[in-house]
Amino acid sequence: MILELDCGNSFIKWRVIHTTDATIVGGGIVDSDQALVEQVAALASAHLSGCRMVSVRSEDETEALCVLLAQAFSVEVQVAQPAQEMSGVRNGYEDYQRLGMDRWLAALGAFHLAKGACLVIDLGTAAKADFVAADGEHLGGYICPGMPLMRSQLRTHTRRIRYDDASAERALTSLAPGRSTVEAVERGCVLMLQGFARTQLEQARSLWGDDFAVFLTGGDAPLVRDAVPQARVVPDLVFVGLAMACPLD
Ligand SMILES: Nc1ncnc2c1ncn2[C@@H]1O[C@H](COP(=O)(O)OP(=O)(O)O)[C@@H](O)[C@H]1O
Ligand SMILES: CC(C)(COP(=O)(O)O)[C@@H](O)C(=O)NCCC(=O)O
Ligand SMILES: [K+]
Repeated sequence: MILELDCGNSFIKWRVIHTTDATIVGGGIVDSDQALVEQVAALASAHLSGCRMVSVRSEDETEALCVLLAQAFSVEVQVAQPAQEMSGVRNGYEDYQRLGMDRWLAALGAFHLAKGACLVIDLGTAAKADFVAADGEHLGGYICPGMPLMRSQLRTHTRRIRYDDASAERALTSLAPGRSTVEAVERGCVLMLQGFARTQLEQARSLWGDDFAVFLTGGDAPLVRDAVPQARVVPDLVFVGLAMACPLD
């Protein structure tokens, strides 16, 4: 069995797959290295033969997690590295090493699945969009604050926007104009995300007409799926690219 890790800025997504046929044994989302080790140990500790990871965290944090995993599970961790070209996709950044590895792997995964032009919308801590043309050229993309950042900026820089997580969740049962602070903020931020997604779609249409695939991923993908009904929701898109960048067998 192989442990796969996607270390974002807010959460670590993990899953364990069988080495032979890539079927999923289990997985989860955690907010600390310690919680990760506990959850994985509860599932599979004795059986891990390898581990691959993508991280957008600092070198130090990434290295510390690799050491922890090596100690806990006696596995060597393969960390995905930037590339100028891979699996038919050419990195579109002026400096290819600066492109976020989660974006790069999602682009690889999307192009592999679409076998043609594709738009990737990834809604995590940040909202990201990336464009890959039919010939595999990555054209670049966009980065904006995601739902957690928009929310926390409003809370941090205003004096009268304060509410708890439970009321935030309740507020999202509808997107009608808010009649309380929590509704106004939560619904307003969701509409911003939906506007982001729709604008990326327009951009893709002006580049490629109707001849492209749209992929939606990231923890907040469910918040915009109704706004972009043509999108394929692929929660594990980064893992698709990770398997391509770090083959293990
Ligand atoms: N089980 C979950 N635990 C935590 N956050 C979740 C969960 N499911 C969905 N989310 C949403 O996902 C967002 C984080 O998305 P994610 O793609 O994991 O971000 P990042 O990769 O930047 O850490 C959170 O803001 C939250 O709204
Ligand atoms: C844009 C990001 C911060 C997104 O991180 P996430 O929302 O997945 O936690 C990450 O992809 C990153 O650090 N990128 C480097 C900058 C760039 O892609 O240009
Ligand atoms: K991410």
